[in-house]
Amino acid sequence: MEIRAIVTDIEGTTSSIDFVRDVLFPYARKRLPAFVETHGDTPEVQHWLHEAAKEAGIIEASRQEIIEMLLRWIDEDRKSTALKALQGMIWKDGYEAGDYRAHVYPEVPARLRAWRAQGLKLYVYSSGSVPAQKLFFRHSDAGDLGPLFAGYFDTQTGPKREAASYAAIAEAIDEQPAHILFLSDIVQELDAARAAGFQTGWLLRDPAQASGTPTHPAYPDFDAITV
Ligand SMILES: CSCCC(=O)C(=O)COP(=O)(O)O
Ligand SMILES: [Mg+2]
Repeated sequence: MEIRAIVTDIEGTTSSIDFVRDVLFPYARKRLPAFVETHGDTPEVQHWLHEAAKEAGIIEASRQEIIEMLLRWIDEDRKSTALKALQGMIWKDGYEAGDYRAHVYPEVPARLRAWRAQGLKLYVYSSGSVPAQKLFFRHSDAGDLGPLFAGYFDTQTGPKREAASYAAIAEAIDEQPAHILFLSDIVQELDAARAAGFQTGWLLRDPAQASGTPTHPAYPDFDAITV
């Protein structure tokens, strides 16, 4: 079946898990308390603090209690939409100050450009917030990759392990699921995408991850994917 669009995950797929865990998460963790104290009264931050409390089922909590809960969520790598929105706001400063650049695997930029040249439309679907995704690719260690993407999706579209999220993405990009290839390192995400009718590609960047027969077409890197 012809592929017309590719939707890619970030962490573990275009980019290393280590960069997210060892650079981005600690950066946000260190700055979150001061960020909330300084910006906690702005409507956007207030909205996401309220959403985080709602997600935790908390009716009344001090700002300090919310901060402590968010720090725990960072440690747990909780894929909370509210936490991801706040993390994205904190990471903006780091990118703009040049404290880090986002990691992308070496073959990814050229392969994305080749797919664009073939006429494919490229999209991102990550647990990171859409503003965080845009910053990530704008400030990558291979330069500004933002112009390669036609759109971005995060968990405001829905959880990554639910088929309905992929159906919503297909509708938003006006493409039939069978013509969309979803790339991820997480089998449960690929299962959900396949249940929605997408084609799937499993990035197995660490061969040690593989055990038994892969349940999705598996690739060690983007260059191995033929579209
Ligand atoms: C937008 S980069 C930050 C990555 C992040 O916070 C995250 O949770 C990555 O999850 P993914 O869905 O890309 O595996
Ligand atoms: Mg991933």
